[in-house]
Amino acid sequence: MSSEENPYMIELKDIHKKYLLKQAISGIDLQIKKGTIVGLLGPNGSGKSTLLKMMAGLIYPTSGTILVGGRKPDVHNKQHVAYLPEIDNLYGWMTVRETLKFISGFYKDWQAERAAEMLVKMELDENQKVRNLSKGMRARLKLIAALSRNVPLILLDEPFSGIDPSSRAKIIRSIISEFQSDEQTILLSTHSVNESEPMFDDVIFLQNGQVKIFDSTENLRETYGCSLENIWEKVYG
Ligand SMILES: Nc1ncnc2c1ncn2[C@@H]1O[C@H](COP(=O)(O)OP(=O)(O)OP(=O)(O)O)[C@@H](O)[C@H]1O
Repeated sequence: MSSEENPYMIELKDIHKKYLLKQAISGIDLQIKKGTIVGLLGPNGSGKSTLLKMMAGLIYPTSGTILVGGRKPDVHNKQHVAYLPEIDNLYGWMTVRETLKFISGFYKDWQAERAAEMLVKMELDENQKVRNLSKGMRARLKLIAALSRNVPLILLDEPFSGIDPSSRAKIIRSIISEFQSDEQTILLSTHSVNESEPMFDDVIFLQNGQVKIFDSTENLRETYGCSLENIWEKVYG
């Protein structure tokens, strides 16, 4: 990395977001380093999805500045950012193969080989119709769609929801082993704190639209002398 290169993939300055009457984000300052996997943790309604959507350029802050890769996110953001939404946006009438082919058509950076490898790892049958997949299988398909892109930033909103704990651990191991820290940054929200812990370089604890803690997993373990899950209980319990 040259000394002049910006070390941050994401920079938030005094971000506020209000939906009609609901203040979802109340003054967040954050700098997320390139080449890290960062966990976005917090109880329901703490603002995780809102923050990820703003970074993906899908919604805009009410005030404050967001820079993603040094640029303000906008509608063109999806060419540089892979975003896995919390909602299920897959078409039931397509097969798994057709779904990935359809999605690949939108992106020049699609890595077909990687998608094929992940299909095997995640034990998905290409010929199955999406409408016949279980919730966990659909979640796997969404993950393959996001992780098959060759982009500097991957945003994953609750990627493991519906996936059983042992498969979750397997998927997390494969994310860690395939992570290209010299090229990518991953930010993911999850309630599966326990299984996800080995993956995180840094962790953000959100509460009521504010950052309660932002630190490296290593520092947190040292400071609190316990796992992230126990820290979670201390912070939110
Ligand atoms: N489109 C919307 N209109 C109005 N309020 C909204 C909207 N989206 C989110 N909110 C509110 O903003 C707050 C933050 O919501 P957000 O979805 O970002 O939380 P979250 O941490 O992702 O929650 P969860 O863990 O349940 O997914 C909540 O109080 C929610 O009700």
